[in-house]
Amino acid sequence: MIGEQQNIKTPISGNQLLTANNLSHKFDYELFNNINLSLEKQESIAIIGTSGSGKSTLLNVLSTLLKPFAGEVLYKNKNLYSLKQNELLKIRREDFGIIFQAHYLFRGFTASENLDIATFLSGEALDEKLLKDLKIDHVLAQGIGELSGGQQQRLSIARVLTKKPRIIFADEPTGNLDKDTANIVMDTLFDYIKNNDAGLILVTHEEELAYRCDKLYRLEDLKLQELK
Ligand SMILES: Nc1ncnc2c1ncn2[C@@H]1O[C@H](COP(=O)(O)OP(=O)(O)OP(=O)(O)O)[C@@H](O)[C@H]1O
Repeated sequence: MIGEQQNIKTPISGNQLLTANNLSHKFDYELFNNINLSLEKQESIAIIGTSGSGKSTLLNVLSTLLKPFAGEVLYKNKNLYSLKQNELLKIRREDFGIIFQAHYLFRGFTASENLDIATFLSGEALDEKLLKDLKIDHVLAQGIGELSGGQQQRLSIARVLTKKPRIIFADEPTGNLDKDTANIVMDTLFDYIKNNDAGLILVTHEEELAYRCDKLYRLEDLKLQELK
């Protein structure tokens, strides 16, 4: 294993993890207008909606990746988009865990080496139970190219959780998985947020999985309609 560095996270007081106020964004057409959202510790929120409604764009805005046309995203009482670029990057790297559908694993390395990179950068230890829960503990010696699409997806989720994020932003994290495996991934994410006082914001097309979250919204007509 690569040497470890210490990365001590300051605790967040209170229950509030993330607050979005009056967010609006558009590209060629308006996607959302004046929407509000708040995420607490141990809470999971799912966002569904038709293709092109703006779900991924909203997740990008919430997770430091895209400055909204209007509105603010508060984390630790500061608007992310009024921070200096290096402060924003620090939050993205240390506190936020972003899971994309297209997983960005380092090809040419083994599964284990990909996890080593995450432990090295975060200073966090590898969680063997997490790998067992995700049923990838037996593929660690294999190269990325030798893993199935679903195994690669679960490895990329393990890599994100290994850095112990405060908030997980997941865009279709179960897109390549069969129903049972998708539920295993959801169980793992729910366990993680309960055990780490973290939060989860999930974008998905799979309504059954979305209903497993504490709160559920549909992005429709430029607003978040509350379904649960
Ligand atoms: N960087 C960008 N530049 C220009 N247009 C963009 C950009 N990103 C997204 N869009 C457009 O914004 C609209 C919403 O895209 P977005 O990916 O947020 O939708 P979505 O609800 O996540 O869709 P899907 O369910 O198909 O993934 C689409 O018309 C898309 O082409």
